[in-house]
Amino acid sequence: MGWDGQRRGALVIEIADLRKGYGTGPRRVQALDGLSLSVPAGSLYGLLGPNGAGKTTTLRILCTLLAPDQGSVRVAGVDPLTDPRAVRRLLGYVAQEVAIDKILTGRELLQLQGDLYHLKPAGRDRRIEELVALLGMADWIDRRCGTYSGGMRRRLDLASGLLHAPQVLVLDEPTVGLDIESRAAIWDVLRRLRDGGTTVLLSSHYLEEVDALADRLAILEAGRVIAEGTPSELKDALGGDRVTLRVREFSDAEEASRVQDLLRGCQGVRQVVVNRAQGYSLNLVVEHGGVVEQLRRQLAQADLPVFALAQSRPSLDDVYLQATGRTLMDAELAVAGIRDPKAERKQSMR
Ligand SMILES: Nc1ncnc2c1ncn2[C@@H]1O[C@H](COP(=O)(O)OP(=O)(O)OP(=O)(O)O)[C@@H](O)[C@H]1O
Repeated sequence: MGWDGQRRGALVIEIADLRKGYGTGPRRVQALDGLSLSVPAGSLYGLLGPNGAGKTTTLRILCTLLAPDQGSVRVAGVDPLTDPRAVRRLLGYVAQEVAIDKILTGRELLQLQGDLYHLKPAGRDRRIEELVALLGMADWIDRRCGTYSGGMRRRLDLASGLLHAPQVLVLDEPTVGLDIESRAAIWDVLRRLRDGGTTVLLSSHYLEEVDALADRLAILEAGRVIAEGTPSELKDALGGDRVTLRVREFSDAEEASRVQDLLRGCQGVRQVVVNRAQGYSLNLVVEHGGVVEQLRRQLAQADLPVFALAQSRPSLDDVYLQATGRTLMDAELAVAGIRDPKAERKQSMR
């Protein structure tokens, strides 16, 4: 079991043209609408998208918990539809909400879980010890689960998903609702697993989480992948860093227009816009770092001061905005009122 030489970089998850709808008639929802995705072995891969984009549905299909209407899925070459047992051996799943027994201790729960995986008691207990160390659970693993904080429960969920040393770990929103410290602890564990060769696939609607963690990511919108690549590739595709320039604290239209003309003449500078509402500051896009130095020199030659110059890389939110025409936050707000979580829970239990 475990990492058995799947070549790093080979595709360990391959999803092609996946379709899945829920319900019938006018209430039918097309959760996945031709979703395709490839995850390289040994990578930390993020699925980013607002609530309702289809992340959970994709992960549940991958983990053999749900059948698609159409499309193909392979996990290390194995089809979850025809050989679910083999896929479950290859893969560990940490769901969004896990019901944890409150009376048992964390260790007892893991032992039970190990028995479900048919691990032999000695190997099982050794593996639990490894996970207790990896996830920093030594101080509380022998306490009853009912006393655990959200962060502790998430770490226990992670340990459950890792008990059988899967090649691929799939996590649905692993840090939702956690404080910054617990979130950082989980990020650290996920990075260490990836460094040890495990492929980690996680869904998130936190931009910063995917930006900080993922080697590659796919942005999902309405059941499709609308952008895919490394965080840098996706940002670079937007064409350069954003710069805000103020020559004075309060400039005027005439001076701003002079600066605008000068900037337009600089190589590597694009999209120069005067922002009247912000004291006639100028917003522009620069192609690479050296352009800013060149720009400073030209301003000095033209006897123009620099009161403030801020440079920032485009964020994943800019990527999302470019692809969809709205921010991720606006997309979340748009679906917040539409969904009926109670009805969904009922249906997913069928
Ligand atoms: N069991 C269900 N019954 C009916 N509709 C569902 C069910 N599960 C999901 N949906 C709908 O399918 C779409 C995709 O949902 P999904 O849960 O896959 O998205 P998500 O990106 O994971 O969002 P979240 O993080 O909120 O779960 C949504 O419109 C949702 O309302």
